[in-house]
Amino acid sequence: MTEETSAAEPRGISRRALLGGGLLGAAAVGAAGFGLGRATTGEASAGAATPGTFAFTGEHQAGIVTPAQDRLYLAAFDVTTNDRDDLVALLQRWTTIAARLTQGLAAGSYGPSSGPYDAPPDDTGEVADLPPAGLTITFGFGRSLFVTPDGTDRFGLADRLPDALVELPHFPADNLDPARCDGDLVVQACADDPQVAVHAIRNLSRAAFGAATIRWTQLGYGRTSSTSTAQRTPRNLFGFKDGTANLKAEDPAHVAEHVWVPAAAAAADSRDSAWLTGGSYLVARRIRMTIETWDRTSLREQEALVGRTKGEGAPLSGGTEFTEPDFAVTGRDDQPLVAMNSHVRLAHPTHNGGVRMLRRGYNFTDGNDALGRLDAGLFFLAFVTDPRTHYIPMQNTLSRDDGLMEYLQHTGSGLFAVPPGLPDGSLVVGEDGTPITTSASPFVGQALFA
Ligand SMILES: C=CC1=C(C)c2cc3[nH]c(cc4nc(cc5[nH]c(cc1n2)c(C)c5CCC(=O)O)C(CCC(=O)O)=C4C)c(C)c3C=C
Ligand SMILES: [Fe+2]
Repeated sequence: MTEETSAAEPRGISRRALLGGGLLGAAAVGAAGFGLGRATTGEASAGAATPGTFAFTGEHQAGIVTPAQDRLYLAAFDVTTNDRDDLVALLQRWTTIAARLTQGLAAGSYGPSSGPYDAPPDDTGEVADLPPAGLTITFGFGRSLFVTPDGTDRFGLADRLPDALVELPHFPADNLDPARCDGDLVVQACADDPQVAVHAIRNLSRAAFGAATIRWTQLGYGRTSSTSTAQRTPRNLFGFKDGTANLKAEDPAHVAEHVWVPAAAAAADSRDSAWLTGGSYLVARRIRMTIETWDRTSLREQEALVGRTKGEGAPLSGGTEFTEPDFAVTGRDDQPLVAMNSHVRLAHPTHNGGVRMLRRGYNFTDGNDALGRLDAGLFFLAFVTDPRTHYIPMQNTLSRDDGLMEYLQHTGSGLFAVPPGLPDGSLVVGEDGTPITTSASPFVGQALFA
Protein backbone atom coordinates (compact mmCIF):
# COMPACT_ATOMS: atom_id res chain seq x y z
CA MET A 1 0.00 0.00 0.00
CA THR A 2 1.14 3.54 -0.52
CA GLU A 3 1.59 6.34 1.99
CA GLU A 4 -1.70 7.69 3.38
CA THR A 5 -3.82 4.73 2.42
CA SER A 6 -1.67 2.51 4.56
CA ALA A 7 -1.35 5.16 7.24
CA ALA A 8 -4.83 5.81 8.44
CA GLU A 9 -7.34 5.83 5.68
CA PRO A 10 -10.64 4.28 6.63
CA ARG A 11 -12.02 1.77 4.25
CA GLY A 12 -15.61 2.82 4.01
CA ILE A 13 -17.13 0.79 6.83
CA SER A 14 -19.50 2.98 8.79
CA ARG A 15 -20.21 2.68 12.49
CA ARG A 16 -23.83 2.07 11.58
CA ALA A 17 -22.63 -1.17 9.98
CA LEU A 18 -20.64 -1.95 13.10
CA LEU A 19 -23.56 -1.32 15.37
CA GLY A 20 -25.94 -3.12 13.11
CA GLY A 21 -24.32 -6.47 13.72
CA GLY A 22 -22.04 -7.22 10.74
CA LEU A 23 -18.55 -6.84 12.02
CA LEU A 24 -19.52 -6.44 15.62
CA GLY A 25 -21.50 -9.63 15.67
CA ALA A 26 -18.50 -11.51 14.37
CA ALA A 27 -16.02 -9.87 16.68
CA ALA A 28 -17.93 -9.46 19.91
CA VAL A 29 -15.95 -11.96 21.88
CA GLY A 30 -14.44 -9.64 24.41
CA ALA A 31 -11.91 -6.85 24.23
CA ALA A 32 -9.03 -8.83 22.81
CA GLY A 33 -11.13 -10.19 19.99
CA PHE A 34 -12.49 -6.76 19.24
CA GLY A 35 -9.13 -5.22 18.61
CA LEU A 36 -9.08 -3.29 21.86
CA GLY A 37 -6.46 -5.41 23.43
CA ARG A 38 -3.64 -5.55 20.95
CA ALA A 39 -0.58 -3.44 20.49
CA THR A 40 -0.66 -0.81 17.79
CA THR A 41 1.78 -1.56 15.04
CA GLY A 42 1.62 1.80 13.40
CA GLU A 43 -0.89 1.13 10.67
CA ALA A 44 -4.62 1.65 10.81
CA SER A 45 -6.27 -1.72 11.15
CA ALA A 46 -3.06 -3.44 12.14
CA GLY A 47 -3.62 -5.00 15.52
CA ALA A 48 -7.24 -3.92 15.49
CA ALA A 49 -10.12 -6.02 14.25
CA THR A 50 -12.02 -3.14 12.68
CA PRO A 51 -10.80 -1.57 9.44
CA GLY A 52 -9.76 2.09 9.73
CA THR A 53 -9.02 1.86 13.43
CA PHE A 54 -5.98 1.86 15.69
CA ALA A 55 -5.92 -0.39 18.74
CA PHE A 56 -6.83 1.62 21.84
CA THR A 57 -4.82 -0.43 24.33
CA GLY A 58 -1.12 -1.21 24.26
CA GLU A 59 2.19 -0.28 25.83
CA HIS A 60 1.85 3.36 24.73
CA GLN A 61 -1.21 5.46 24.02
CA ALA A 62 -2.17 5.69 20.36
CA GLY A 63 -1.81 9.12 18.74
CA ILE A 64 1.92 9.43 19.34
CA VAL A 65 3.92 7.15 17.05
CA THR A 66 0.85 6.01 15.11
CA PRO A 67 0.83 7.67 11.67
CA ALA A 68 -0.28 11.29 11.98
CA GLN A 69 -3.81 11.70 10.67
CA ASP A 70 -4.90 14.73 8.67
CA ARG A 71 -7.12 16.41 11.28
CA LEU A 72 -6.86 17.38 14.91
CA TYR A 73 -9.15 18.63 17.62
CA LEU A 74 -7.34 19.17 20.89
CA ALA A 75 -9.00 20.29 24.10
CA ALA A 76 -7.50 21.35 27.42
CA PHE A 77 -9.82 21.00 30.41
CA ASP A 78 -10.05 22.56 33.87
CA VAL A 79 -11.15 20.08 36.52
CA THR A 80 -14.04 21.71 38.38
CA THR A 81 -14.48 19.14 41.13
CA ASN A 82 -12.19 18.97 44.16
CA ASP A 83 -13.15 15.38 44.84
CA ARG A 84 -10.51 12.78 43.92
CA ASP A 85 -13.18 10.08 43.45
CA ASP A 86 -15.04 12.29 40.97
CA LEU A 87 -11.82 12.80 39.05
CA VAL A 88 -11.19 9.05 38.94
CA ALA A 89 -14.78 8.44 37.80
CA LEU A 90 -14.30 11.00 35.02
CA LEU A 91 -11.14 9.26 33.82
CA GLN A 92 -12.96 5.91 33.90
CA ARG A 93 -15.79 7.31 31.77
CA TRP A 94 -13.36 8.95 29.37
CA THR A 95 -11.35 5.76 28.95
CA THR A 96 -14.43 3.70 28.11
CA ILE A 97 -15.75 6.28 25.67
CA ALA A 98 -12.34 6.67 23.99
CA ALA A 99 -11.98 2.90 23.68
CA ARG A 100 -15.41 2.72 22.06
CA LEU A 101 -15.09 5.70 19.71
CA THR A 102 -11.67 4.71 18.43
CA GLN A 103 -13.07 1.31 17.45
CA GLY A 104 -15.96 2.89 15.55
CA LEU A 105 -18.58 2.39 18.24
CA ALA A 106 -20.98 4.98 19.62
CA ALA A 107 -19.99 6.71 22.88
CA GLY A 108 -22.55 4.69 24.85
CA SER A 109 -24.01 1.25 24.33
CA TYR A 110 -27.44 2.55 23.20
CA GLY A 111 -26.03 4.84 20.54
CA PRO A 112 -27.52 8.03 19.15
CA SER A 113 -30.97 6.79 18.18
CA SER A 114 -32.07 4.24 20.73
CA GLY A 115 -32.33 3.94 24.50
CA PRO A 116 -34.82 5.52 26.90
CA TYR A 117 -37.04 7.89 24.90
CA ASP A 118 -37.26 10.47 27.68
CA ALA A 119 -33.49 10.75 28.15
CA PRO A 120 -30.86 12.34 25.91
CA PRO A 121 -29.18 9.76 23.67
CA ASP A 122 -25.80 8.51 24.97
CA ASP A 123 -24.09 9.56 21.74
CA THR A 124 -24.63 12.88 19.94
CA GLY A 125 -25.03 11.16 16.57
CA GLU A 126 -23.17 13.23 13.98
CA VAL A 127 -20.84 10.39 13.03
CA ALA A 128 -23.48 7.65 12.90
CA ASP A 129 -22.95 7.08 9.19
CA LEU A 130 -19.22 7.79 9.08
CA PRO A 131 -16.32 5.35 9.27
CA PRO A 132 -13.92 5.53 12.27
CA ALA A 133 -11.45 7.56 10.13
CA GLY A 134 -8.40 6.33 12.04
CA LEU A 135 -9.48 8.14 15.21
CA THR A 136 -6.99 8.18 18.07
CA ILE A 137 -7.62 9.77 21.47
CA THR A 138 -4.64 10.60 23.68
CA PHE A 139 -4.92 11.81 27.28
CA GLY A 140 -2.48 13.94 29.29
CA PHE A 141 -2.19 15.65 32.67
CA GLY A 142 -1.11 19.26 33.24
CA ARG A 143 1.01 20.46 36.14
CA SER A 144 -2.00 22.20 37.71
CA LEU A 145 -3.68 18.81 38.24
CA PHE A 146 -0.93 18.04 40.77
CA VAL A 147 -0.52 21.44 42.33
CA THR A 148 -2.30 24.68 41.44
CA PRO A 149 -0.24 27.81 40.72
CA ASP A 150 -1.03 28.99 44.29
CA GLY A 151 0.31 25.71 45.73
CA THR A 152 -2.92 23.81 46.45
CA ASP A 153 -2.85 20.02 46.25
CA ARG A 154 -6.51 19.40 45.31
CA PHE A 155 -6.34 15.67 44.69
CA GLY A 156 -3.50 14.43 46.88
CA LEU A 157 -1.27 14.16 43.82
CA ALA A 158 1.45 16.68 44.72
CA ASP A 159 3.86 13.95 45.76
CA ARG A 160 3.45 12.35 42.30
CA LEU A 161 4.40 15.47 40.30
CA PRO A 162 7.24 14.53 37.93
CA ASP A 163 10.20 16.91 38.12
CA ALA A 164 10.06 17.39 34.35
CA LEU A 165 6.45 18.63 34.37
CA VAL A 166 7.70 22.17 34.87
CA GLU A 167 6.08 25.51 34.25
CA LEU A 168 7.46 26.43 30.84
CA PRO A 169 9.64 29.55 31.07
CA HIS A 170 8.86 32.74 29.20
CA PHE A 171 10.66 32.54 25.86
CA PRO A 172 11.89 35.60 23.98
CA ALA A 173 9.15 36.83 21.61
CA ASP A 174 6.37 34.92 23.39
CA ASN A 175 3.03 36.71 23.11
CA LEU A 176 0.90 34.21 24.99
CA ASP A 177 -2.82 34.61 25.51
CA PRO A 178 -3.60 33.11 28.95
CA ALA A 179 -6.96 31.94 27.57
CA ARG A 180 -5.04 29.62 25.22
CA CYS A 181 -2.60 28.25 27.80
CA ASP A 182 -2.23 25.34 30.25
CA GLY A 183 -5.05 23.16 31.62
CA ASP A 184 -5.43 20.32 34.15
CA LEU A 185 -6.18 17.69 31.49
CA VAL A 186 -5.64 17.47 27.76
CA VAL A 187 -7.33 15.33 25.15
CA GLN A 188 -5.83 15.08 21.68
CA ALA A 189 -8.26 13.66 19.10
CA CYS A 190 -6.81 12.96 15.65
CA ALA A 191 -8.68 11.51 12.68
CA ASP A 192 -8.85 11.74 8.93
CA ASP A 193 -12.29 13.32 9.14
CA PRO A 194 -12.74 16.55 11.17
CA GLN A 195 -16.28 15.58 12.12
CA VAL A 196 -14.98 12.41 13.76
CA ALA A 197 -12.35 14.30 15.77
CA VAL A 198 -14.83 16.99 16.87
CA HIS A 199 -17.43 14.37 17.76
CA ALA A 200 -14.89 12.68 20.04
CA ILE A 201 -14.12 15.86 21.98
CA ARG A 202 -17.79 16.83 22.09
CA ASN A 203 -18.82 13.49 23.60
CA LEU A 204 -15.91 13.45 26.06
CA SER A 205 -16.74 17.00 27.09
CA ARG A 206 -20.35 15.97 27.58
CA ALA A 207 -19.25 13.08 29.77
CA ALA A 208 -17.20 15.54 31.84
CA PHE A 209 -20.26 17.49 32.96
CA GLY A 210 -19.94 18.38 36.64
CA ALA A 211 -16.28 17.33 36.82
CA ALA A 212 -14.38 19.29 34.15
CA THR A 213 -14.98 22.04 31.60
CA ILE A 214 -13.18 22.98 28.43
CA ARG A 215 -10.53 25.66 28.98
CA TRP A 216 -9.34 26.05 25.39
CA THR A 217 -9.40 24.07 22.17
CA GLN A 218 -7.55 24.03 18.89
CA LEU A 219 -8.71 22.70 15.54
CA GLY A 220 -5.99 21.65 13.14
CA TYR A 221 -5.93 20.55 9.53
CA GLY A 222 -3.23 19.39 7.15
CA ARG A 223 -0.74 17.62 9.41
CA THR A 224 2.67 19.31 9.43
CA SER A 225 4.70 16.22 10.10
CA SER A 226 5.12 12.61 9.16
CA THR A 227 5.52 10.05 11.90
CA SER A 228 6.00 7.11 9.52
CA THR A 229 8.28 6.65 6.53
CA ALA A 230 5.18 5.40 4.67
CA GLN A 231 3.72 8.90 4.74
CA ARG A 232 4.31 11.65 2.21
CA THR A 233 5.94 14.73 3.77
CA PRO A 234 3.20 17.39 4.07
CA ARG A 235 3.60 21.18 3.88
CA ASN A 236 3.05 23.96 6.40
CA LEU A 237 1.43 27.34 5.65
CA PHE A 238 4.82 28.80 4.63
CA GLY A 239 4.57 26.32 1.75
CA PHE A 240 7.58 24.26 2.90
CA LYS A 241 7.75 20.53 3.42
CA ASP A 242 7.54 19.91 7.16
CA GLY A 243 8.42 16.66 8.88
CA THR A 244 11.27 15.51 6.65
CA ALA A 245 13.74 14.99 9.50
CA ASN A 246 11.09 14.08 12.06
CA LEU A 247 11.46 11.02 14.27
CA LYS A 248 9.57 8.16 12.65
CA ALA A 249 7.97 5.02 14.05
CA GLU A 250 10.32 2.93 11.93
CA ASP A 251 13.26 4.20 14.03
CA PRO A 252 12.40 2.51 17.36
CA ALA A 253 15.80 3.07 18.94
CA HIS A 254 15.57 6.84 18.58
CA VAL A 255 11.89 6.82 19.54
CA ALA A 256 12.78 4.91 22.72
CA GLU A 257 15.56 7.36 23.51
CA HIS A 258 13.80 10.63 22.70
CA VAL A 259 10.05 10.04 23.18
CA TRP A 260 9.27 7.60 25.99
CA VAL A 261 9.92 8.32 29.65
CA PRO A 262 12.39 5.68 30.91
CA ALA A 263 12.21 3.96 34.30
CA ALA A 264 15.45 5.75 35.13
CA ALA A 265 13.60 9.08 35.11
CA ALA A 266 11.49 7.98 38.08
CA ALA A 267 14.56 6.71 39.88
CA ALA A 268 16.14 10.15 39.55
CA ASP A 269 13.01 12.14 40.43
CA SER A 270 12.53 13.90 43.76
CA ARG A 271 8.95 12.57 43.97
CA ASP A 272 7.31 9.26 42.99
CA SER A 273 6.77 9.53 39.23
CA ALA A 274 6.99 5.83 38.36
CA TRP A 275 3.40 6.04 37.08
CA LEU A 276 4.73 7.91 34.01
CA THR A 277 7.27 5.27 32.94
CA GLY A 278 6.54 4.38 29.31
CA GLY A 279 4.63 7.62 28.83
CA SER A 280 5.81 10.86 27.28
CA TYR A 281 5.48 14.65 27.52
CA LEU A 282 3.36 16.63 25.08
CA VAL A 283 4.46 20.17 24.26
CA ALA A 284 1.74 22.25 22.59
CA ARG A 285 2.46 25.70 21.14
CA ARG A 286 0.05 27.73 19.06
CA ILE A 287 2.35 29.62 16.70
CA ARG A 288 0.78 32.35 14.64
CA MET A 289 2.52 32.96 11.31
CA THR A 290 2.42 36.39 9.69
CA ILE A 291 1.81 34.87 6.34
CA GLU A 292 0.94 38.15 4.59
CA THR A 293 4.50 39.38 5.21
CA TRP A 294 5.95 35.97 4.34
CA ASP A 295 4.09 36.00 1.03
CA ARG A 296 5.90 39.23 0.11
CA THR A 297 9.31 37.71 0.89
CA SER A 298 11.55 36.54 -1.94
CA LEU A 299 12.01 32.85 -2.60
CA ARG A 300 15.74 33.30 -1.93
CA GLU A 301 15.05 34.75 1.52
CA GLN A 302 12.37 32.13 2.34
CA GLU A 303 14.73 29.28 1.51
CA ALA A 304 17.60 30.90 3.40
CA LEU A 305 15.45 31.29 6.53
CA VAL A 306 14.36 27.65 6.47
CA GLY A 307 17.67 26.22 5.22
CA ARG A 308 15.96 23.97 2.67
CA THR A 309 14.60 24.36 -0.86
CA LYS A 310 10.92 25.16 -1.15
CA GLY A 311 10.23 22.69 -3.94
CA GLU A 312 11.83 19.45 -2.85
CA GLY A 313 12.72 20.28 0.74
CA ALA A 314 16.39 19.45 0.14
CA PRO A 315 19.00 21.04 2.39
CA LEU A 316 20.65 24.09 0.82
CA SER A 317 23.99 22.29 1.19
CA GLY A 318 22.84 19.96 -1.61
CA GLY A 319 21.25 16.58 -2.25
CA THR A 320 17.62 15.56 -2.12
CA GLU A 321 14.90 15.73 0.54
CA PHE A 322 16.33 13.10 2.86
CA THR A 323 20.01 14.03 2.43
CA GLU A 324 21.54 15.09 5.74
CA PRO A 325 22.41 18.81 5.75
CA ASP A 326 26.13 19.56 5.66
CA PHE A 327 26.57 22.65 7.80
CA ALA A 328 30.25 23.03 6.90
CA VAL A 329 29.73 23.62 3.17
CA THR A 330 30.28 27.25 2.25
CA GLY A 331 29.45 29.27 -0.85
CA ARG A 332 29.96 32.85 -1.91
CA ASP A 333 32.07 34.96 0.52
CA ASP A 334 32.77 31.79 2.48
CA GLN A 335 29.27 31.96 3.97
CA PRO A 336 27.68 28.60 4.95
CA LEU A 337 25.07 27.43 2.42
CA VAL A 338 22.79 26.55 5.33
CA ALA A 339 22.77 29.97 7.01
CA MET A 340 23.76 30.42 10.64
CA ASN A 341 20.28 31.78 11.50
CA SER A 342 18.36 29.19 9.46
CA HIS A 343 15.68 27.15 11.20
CA VAL A 344 17.05 23.79 10.14
CA ARG A 345 20.58 24.55 11.37
CA LEU A 346 19.38 25.77 14.76
CA ALA A 347 16.91 22.90 15.25
CA HIS A 348 19.24 20.14 14.06
CA PRO A 349 20.40 17.58 16.66
CA THR A 350 24.06 18.48 16.03
CA HIS A 351 23.34 21.95 17.42
CA ASN A 352 21.21 20.67 20.29
CA GLY A 353 23.36 18.10 22.05
CA GLY A 354 21.93 15.26 19.94
CA VAL A 355 18.37 15.96 21.06
CA ARG A 356 15.47 14.94 18.78
CA MET A 357 11.71 15.13 19.13
CA LEU A 358 8.61 13.57 17.61
CA ARG A 359 6.73 16.43 16.01
CA ARG A 360 3.00 15.91 15.36
CA GLY A 361 1.68 19.39 14.61
CA TYR A 362 -1.09 20.79 12.39
CA ASN A 363 -1.88 23.89 10.38
CA PHE A 364 -4.62 26.13 11.76
CA THR A 365 -6.68 29.04 10.44
CA ASP A 366 -8.91 30.76 12.99
CA GLY A 367 -10.50 33.61 11.07
CA ASN A 368 -8.82 37.00 10.85
CA ASP A 369 -7.84 39.97 13.00
CA ALA A 370 -9.19 43.53 12.91
CA LEU A 371 -6.66 44.43 10.22
CA GLY A 372 -7.89 41.67 7.93
CA ARG A 373 -4.84 39.49 8.48
CA LEU A 374 -5.41 35.75 8.78
CA ASP A 375 -5.06 34.36 12.27
CA ALA A 376 -3.28 31.33 10.89
CA GLY A 377 -0.20 29.31 11.69
CA LEU A 378 1.17 26.08 12.99
CA PHE A 379 -0.12 24.33 16.06
CA PHE A 380 3.16 22.78 17.13
CA LEU A 381 2.81 19.48 18.97
CA ALA A 382 5.82 17.44 20.01
CA PHE A 383 6.23 14.34 22.18
CA VAL A 384 9.49 14.17 24.13
CA THR A 385 11.08 12.16 26.89
CA ASP A 386 11.86 15.26 28.99
CA PRO A 387 10.93 18.85 28.10
CA ARG A 388 13.83 20.21 30.19
CA THR A 389 16.34 18.64 27.82
CA HIS A 390 14.28 18.09 24.67
CA TYR A 391 12.28 21.26 24.23
CA ILE A 392 13.17 24.21 26.45
CA PRO A 393 16.81 24.67 25.34
CA MET A 394 15.88 24.35 21.65
CA GLN A 395 12.99 26.80 22.00
CA ASN A 396 15.28 29.29 23.72
CA THR A 397 17.74 29.03 20.85
CA LEU A 398 15.05 29.32 18.18
CA SER A 399 13.25 32.22 19.90
CA ARG A 400 16.53 34.11 20.17
CA ASP A 401 18.36 33.32 16.91
CA ASP A 402 16.02 31.74 14.34
CA GLY A 403 15.45 34.07 11.36
CA LEU A 404 11.96 32.59 11.00
CA MET A 405 10.96 34.21 14.31
CA GLU A 406 10.49 37.50 12.48
CA TYR A 407 7.38 35.86 11.01
CA LEU A 408 6.22 33.98 14.12
CA GLN A 409 4.42 34.73 17.36
CA HIS A 410 3.73 32.10 20.02
CA THR A 411 0.18 32.77 21.22
CA GLY A 412 -0.74 29.60 23.14
CA SER A 413 1.12 27.03 25.20
CA GLY A 414 0.74 23.86 27.21
CA LEU A 415 2.87 21.09 28.64
CA PHE A 416 1.30 17.77 29.64
CA ALA A 417 2.49 14.44 31.04
CA VAL A 418 1.07 11.69 28.85
CA PRO A 419 0.71 8.41 30.76
CA PRO A 420 1.52 5.06 29.13
CA GLY A 421 -1.13 2.96 27.44
CA LEU A 422 -3.71 0.76 29.09
CA PRO A 423 -2.63 -2.91 29.26
CA ASP A 424 -4.05 -5.13 26.56
CA GLY A 425 -7.14 -7.03 27.62
CA SER A 426 -7.73 -4.89 30.69
CA LEU A 427 -10.95 -3.12 29.64
CA VAL A 428 -14.22 -4.16 31.24
CA VAL A 429 -16.65 -5.28 28.55
CA GLY A 430 -20.39 -5.82 28.67
CA GLU A 431 -22.48 -8.66 27.33
CA ASP A 432 -22.06 -7.49 23.76
CA GLY A 433 -18.28 -7.56 24.20
CA THR A 434 -17.84 -3.79 24.00
CA PRO A 435 -16.33 -1.57 26.71
CA ILE A 436 -18.53 -0.38 29.54
CA THR A 437 -17.80 1.70 32.63
CA THR A 438 -18.14 0.14 36.06
CA SER A 439 -16.71 1.26 39.39
CA ALA A 440 -13.86 -1.18 38.69
CA SER A 441 -13.07 0.03 35.18
CA PRO A 442 -9.39 0.61 34.51
CA PHE A 443 -8.43 3.98 33.07
CA VAL A 444 -5.57 5.68 31.32
CA GLY A 445 -3.20 7.04 33.97
CA GLN A 446 -4.57 4.80 36.72
CA ALA A 447 -1.11 4.20 38.22
CA LEU A 448 -0.99 7.87 39.17
CA PHE A 449 -3.82 7.24 41.64
CA ALA A 450 -2.54 3.95 43.02
C1 LIG B 1 11.17 23.95 19.42
C2 LIG B 1 10.99 23.21 18.37
C3 LIG B 1 10.44 23.67 17.09
C4 LIG B 1 9.50 24.63 16.80
C5 LIG B 1 8.73 25.49 17.77
C6 LIG B 1 9.35 24.66 15.40
C7 LIG B 1 8.49 25.52 14.70
C8 LIG B 1 8.37 25.59 13.32
N1 LIG B 1 9.04 24.84 12.37
C9 LIG B 1 8.66 25.22 11.11
C10 LIG B 1 9.12 24.67 9.88
C11 LIG B 1 10.08 23.67 9.74
N2 LIG B 1 10.72 22.99 10.75
C12 LIG B 1 11.60 22.10 10.22
C13 LIG B 1 12.43 21.23 10.91
C14 LIG B 1 12.51 21.16 12.30
N3 LIG B 1 11.88 21.93 13.23
C15 LIG B 1 12.20 21.52 14.50
C16 LIG B 1 11.76 22.06 15.71
C17 LIG B 1 10.85 23.10 15.84
N4 LIG B 1 10.16 23.73 14.86
C18 LIG B 1 13.08 20.42 14.36
C19 LIG B 1 13.67 19.64 15.51
C20 LIG B 1 13.28 20.20 13.02
C21 LIG B 1 14.18 19.14 12.39
C22 LIG B 1 15.56 19.64 12.26
C23 LIG B 1 16.47 18.61 11.64
O1 LIG B 1 16.74 17.60 12.30
O2 LIG B 1 16.90 18.80 10.50
C24 LIG B 1 11.52 22.18 8.77
C25 LIG B 1 12.36 21.39 7.79
C26 LIG B 1 11.75 20.07 7.41
C27 LIG B 1 11.75 19.05 8.51
O3 LIG B 1 12.75 18.41 8.79
O4 LIG B 1 10.69 18.89 9.14
C28 LIG B 1 10.59 23.15 8.49
C29 LIG B 1 10.14 23.63 7.11
C30 LIG B 1 7.71 26.24 11.27
C31 LIG B 1 7.04 26.96 10.12
C32 LIG B 1 7.54 26.49 12.61
C33 LIG B 1 6.65 27.43 13.32
C34 LIG B 1 5.57 27.96 12.83
FE1 LIG C 1 10.53 23.48 12.80
